[in-house]
Parts: sequence; C-alpha cells; structure tokens
Amino acid sequence: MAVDEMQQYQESRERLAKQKRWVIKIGSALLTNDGKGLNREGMQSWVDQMAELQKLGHEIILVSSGSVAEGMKRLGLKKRPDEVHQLQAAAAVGQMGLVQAYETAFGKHERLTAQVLLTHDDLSNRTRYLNARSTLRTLMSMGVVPVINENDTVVTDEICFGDNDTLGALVANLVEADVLVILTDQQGLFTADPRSNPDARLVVEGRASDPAYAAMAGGGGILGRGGMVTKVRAATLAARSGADTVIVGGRIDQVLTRLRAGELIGTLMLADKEPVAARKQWIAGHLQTRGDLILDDGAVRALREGRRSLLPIGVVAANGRFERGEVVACKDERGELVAKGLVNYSRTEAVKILKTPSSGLEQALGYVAEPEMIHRDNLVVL
Ligand SMILES: Nc1ncnc2c1ncn2[C@@H]1O[C@H](COP(=O)(O)OP(=O)(O)O)[C@@H](O)[C@H]1O
Ligand SMILES: N[C@@H](CCC(=O)OP(=O)(O)O)C(=O)O
Repeated sequence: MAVDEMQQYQESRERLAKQKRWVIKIGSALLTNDGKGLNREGMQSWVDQMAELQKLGHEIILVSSGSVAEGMKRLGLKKRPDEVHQLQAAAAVGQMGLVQAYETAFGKHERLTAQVLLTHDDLSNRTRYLNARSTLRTLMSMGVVPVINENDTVVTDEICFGDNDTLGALVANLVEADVLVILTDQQGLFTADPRSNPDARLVVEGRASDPAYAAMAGGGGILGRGGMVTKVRAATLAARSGADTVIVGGRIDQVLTRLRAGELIGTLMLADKEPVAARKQWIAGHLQTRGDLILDDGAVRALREGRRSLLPIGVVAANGRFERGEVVACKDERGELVAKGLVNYSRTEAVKILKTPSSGLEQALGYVAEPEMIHRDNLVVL
C-alpha cells in the first residue's frame, strides 16, 4: 500500500471512530456457533464492547440475527427446515432465547435492552416509519439498547433469503445513524469469495456507490445466507442517508473497540454525502407533497435565517389531506414556497394546534406526538 494511500485510509478511520450513532448488525454466521445454538461467549464480548462505546458517548442500536438458529436448537431440529412456516416457528421460539441472552449480557453493565421486531414494509409506510423512529429515539435517549430483528412471523421473504443486512441499513436510515457496522464471519469484503479463492485480497476502503464491489461479492453460508452481496447492497442503502458502513470480522479480538480506536480492520464503505444533506435530498427530490402549511412571518424567518424546526405556534393554516409522516409544502402568507418537510401531525391534528405554543399541545390534542410540527432534520428550506 502506498504511503499517501495508507495515510488517507488512516484519516478515514479516525473520522469514523469519532462518529456518534452506530447501528451494529450481528449476522447468523457469527452468532450461532455453526448451528449449535447461540454463541454466548461471543455475544458477551460484543456486548461488553458496546457498553464501552456507550460510556465513551456513542449511541448504539443493535440489529441481531440468530432467532432461527436458536429456535432450531431449542426445537431439536438438526438441519435448517425447508418449509417456510417451520422457519417462522423456529424464529419465534428462538427470538425468546436471543433477547434473553442480550438482556443478561447487557444486564452485567446495568443497561436495559428493548426488543424491536420490524419488517421492511413498516419502514416504507410513512406513519409506521415515524412511529418506529420516535420509539427508537426515545429508547436511545433513555440509554436503552434496542435489539432489532426481522418480524419473521408476518413476513417471509427475508427469512427465506437470510438477509438482516438490508434491515440493518434501513434501520441506519431510520435513526439517521452515522455508522453501520456489519459483523460477520469473514475479515471484511474480499476481492472474491475467500472460501473459494485463496488469493482474494481484503478491500480496506471504497465508496459505497462504486458498482465494482457488488461484482466481488458472492452468496453466503448455510446459516446466514445473504452473503456479501447483501452486505454491499446494505452499504449502498445506508449511504442514502449518509451513513458509512464497515464490514468486519466479528471474531477479531475486541473488534468494536479497535474500530473505535481507529484501527484499519475490515472494509470501510464510505457514503458520498454528509447525513443531513443526503436525507434532505431524499425529502426534496423523491417525495410528493400532500398538503400545505401556511406560516406567519416569524416562522418563515426562523426557517430561512435560523435553520430551526417549525413549531405549531408559527403555523396559521393547514390545507390538503396529509397524515403524520407525509411531506407537506410550507408557504408564507402570500403563497410563496419556503420549505418542504416530513410533518409530525396529520391535517386533522394540525388544525387543532394552529398558533399553539408547545406548552399548549397536550391540552389541544390530549397528547403530544412531538413538540415540533416539522423537525429541522426533516425540513428542506428552498
Ligand atoms: N467477496 C467476498 N468477501 C468476503 N466474503 C464473501 C465474499 N463473497 C462471498 N462471501 C461469503 O459471505 C459469507 C458471509 O455472509 P453470510 O453467511 O450471509 O453472513 P452473515 O450471517 O454474517 O450475514 C462469508 O462466509 C463468505 O464466504
Ligand atoms: N431473522 C432471521 C434470519 C436473518 C438472517 O439470518 O440474516 P443474516 O444474519 O443477515 O444472514 C434470524 O434471526 O435468524
């Protein structure tokens, strides 16, 4: 490796180490001791490291596979069932063991965990997306570690394909993570599948948008079956909201704390844009507006000059038909477009809280979903 190349790689790792919010995905291939139930020793070690990262000020969200493998052990199944309903049943049985194991492991650090089961559909439905986002944000603010897995009882595509990598990336988008770490059974992404190509070399760093990496990636093993293809795709998805992805060997001693120390381990796949810029481009470009909020002059100034959130007190009218989580246009009283954003309240709710100070929301609605009408991270000023 050339000296300046090495220096550039080192600098990227130091930047990575300082990032605050990490989604950590642990794959079946690692978690399950080659199919003999959960690898509890490994789990305790990753949990110890996550607790260490939390002490250093990082926010941690865990996406963990392993339910099918643990269910197989509990049910005494020798091989992974071919029938989907049996896989679903195994996942439901195994999920109990999985969350028990994490709760015990984090309990040693006096940390609580929370079980969150999601489907891809939950994350493409705007209302459910915002609900999941608020729950996860609240858990994080309480210092609780969300332990997320696919809800295999209600969806079957992923369980057949064995792909929690995509879920990891969608969660990274959902919580606007800075980093997605994918822990797996290989040291990282190699130029070809190392199981069949002994000459394959480890990729140290690349851009998530570079199509060359998809071509290097092959399918997976018997337990976790998505392979590297889904990990590379996950890096591309995570990059949409600006998260960098590291694909790295979970068996590397102290893997997470070493990433935190800026060590050059695994493969770093960089996003092209900063997180907020990426998210705003997504809001501005891809989503249709469902209604209009009319803002008073003070609110227009707060958005244009102060880069603030839009509060209900500055909204004088709400037109159209929109639900929580949909995109609305924000206009001034002359009808000129000021901004677009993901609204926290439906139109029916919004009309009840026009010109209302944050302290009056509970009285007007009977509950408070969020103090802002639109949070500034979800707002694109035009
Ligand atoms: N280019 C590659 N570099 C590294 N591993 C690869 C590559 N192509 C395919 N693989 C395979 O992907 C597997 C990891 O994927 P998978 O079994 O789905 O793991 P997990 O359960 O962690 O998601 C590795 O064991 C490896 O054999
Ligand atoms: N949700 C299931 C399957 C997910 C799965 O195996 O994904 P992966 O670890 O990416 O290969 C489980 O927890 O076993």
